[in-house]
Amino acid sequence: MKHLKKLMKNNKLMVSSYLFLGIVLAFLNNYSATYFQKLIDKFNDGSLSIGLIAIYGTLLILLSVLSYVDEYPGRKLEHGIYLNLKLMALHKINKIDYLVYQTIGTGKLIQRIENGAAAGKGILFDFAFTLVRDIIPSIIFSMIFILTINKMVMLTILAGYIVVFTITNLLLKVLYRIKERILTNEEKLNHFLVRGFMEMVIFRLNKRFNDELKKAREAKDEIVTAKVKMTLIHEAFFAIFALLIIFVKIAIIMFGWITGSLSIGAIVALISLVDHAYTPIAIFNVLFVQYKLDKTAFKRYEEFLDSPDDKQLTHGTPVSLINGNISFHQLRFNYGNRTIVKNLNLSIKKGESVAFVGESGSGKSTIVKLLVGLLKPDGGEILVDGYSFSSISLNSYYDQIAYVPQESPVFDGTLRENIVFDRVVEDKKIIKILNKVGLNELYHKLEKGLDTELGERGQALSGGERQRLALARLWFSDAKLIILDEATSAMDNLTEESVMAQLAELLHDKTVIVIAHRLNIIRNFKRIIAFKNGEIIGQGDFPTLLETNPYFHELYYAHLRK
Ligand SMILES: Nc1ncnc2c1ncn2[C@@H]1O[C@H](COP(=O)(O)OP(=O)(O)OP(=O)(O)O)[C@@H](O)[C@H]1O
Repeated sequence: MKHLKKLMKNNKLMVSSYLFLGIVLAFLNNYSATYFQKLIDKFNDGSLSIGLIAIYGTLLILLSVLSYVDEYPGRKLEHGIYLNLKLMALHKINKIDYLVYQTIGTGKLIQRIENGAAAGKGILFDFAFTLVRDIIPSIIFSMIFILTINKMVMLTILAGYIVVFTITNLLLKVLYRIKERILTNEEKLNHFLVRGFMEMVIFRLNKRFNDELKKAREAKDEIVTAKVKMTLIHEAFFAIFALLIIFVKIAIIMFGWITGSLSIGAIVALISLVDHAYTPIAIFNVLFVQYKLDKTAFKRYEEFLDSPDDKQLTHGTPVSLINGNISFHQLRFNYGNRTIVKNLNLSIKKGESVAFVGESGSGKSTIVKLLVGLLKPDGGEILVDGYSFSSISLNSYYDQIAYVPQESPVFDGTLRENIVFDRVVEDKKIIKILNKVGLNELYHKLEKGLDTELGERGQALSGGERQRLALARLWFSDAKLIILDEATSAMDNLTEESVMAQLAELLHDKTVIVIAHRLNIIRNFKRIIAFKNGEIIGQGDFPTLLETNPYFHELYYAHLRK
């Protein structure tokens, strides 16, 4: 619950005014009922005065004015808590450990956040705040006022509370199980929805949509059945509760009639105060049941919020102006019990351009993910300009490097955002770079030019265009270390050659690591490093490797045969 406490702390003023207003309103509500008793009794014995009526009127006006004022902090907190909880999820993704991130399913996570934010709002706003500012004060004030009229009635009401609590706890046991089923199935349903939207082409062409719909329908049916069951149990509780109140009210009238110890005003006031005393308990019970169920949903969301962070992002020595000297010493990395990188020793000097080649799955991307700090080594170390990599703060390091990843290099935004993000850069400068990466023709065809939306993962572009766009970012970066993971793999040979020539000019004084499958584009690299099963099995320039290294020779000719 620490996340909810943090939210409260950040909204201290609003929370305290909301709680204070609630308590005042609870007092006035109960006080007006007792005051009403006075009026009736005075009316009966003929001692009613204009002054008393005026006070009662003022009380009622004050009540309605304060109820209106109360809406301001109320709505602000209600919506604020819910939406802030959603924002917390985005904040979490910014710092989450990369390995954990890789295991998260988007569909399930989105549903978990949705349920979690609603549950968190339920726990804080609907339950905790209502309890403190409304239910507890209402019960206390109404009990005090009932006590001033008749002690017996107060004791009967207290006994009624015990009955209500016992029933509630019995119901809760059943409701927990139902709620858990709803949550799991909601996540499952969303998983199928998001998967269907994102992977439309795969599923359509493989005719999988019927199966997907069947699985989603099963989840939906489970949700509907469970939700109906839950509502019916809730409603049954209300019915029992209404019966209890009727019983107490009849008992008060009988008690007054038989004993003759209550005035008419007292009976009217007691009946009204019974509502004041029991309504909060009815509300409390519903809220308590909901709170317990919300806790289940919020716990699932908290598990995500509390999943491991990459602490290195903000901790460690800040680095400024990286020169680009890199070395790996006995570096090791495993995915579970699979060793991917085996005792890697490698030095790359400032300003050097090296190419990583090797068969698919040989560990090239893993090594660069270690170098950008997404993955953490299981042994050995990386030195960057003499700094031990594990001791530097990644956020400062990210100001100094540029990394174009293999997967989805373009995001859902405009053409401009995909190149310069939120920085203000003159259009003509951006257009000049689009020209360099061969996107000028495309740009001129776009109706909205730089402000064209590219869709999720840049779907409005071809694979090669997406890669050229991602590379255009490099012209707006001061990074000294550049890492390109198959950044030109989707381009045709001619475009690739021309883009590589432009890049060579731009990056001539920087440290560059290029992962490539198409070996022609790295022909001019002075140093090519060949990987197999996470180990270096040869390095040198292109002609030397081709002549002396059978693995490289095989890679090259296999590639030519394609
Ligand atoms: N998240 C993961 N969990 C488990 N294993 C993984 C994960 N990511 C990658 N691997 C495995 O690690 C191995 C190395 O992957 P890596 O992406 O580094 O290879 P690569 O040489 O870059 O391949 P390619 O040229 O096909 O991109 C692969 O066998 C892959 O299956």
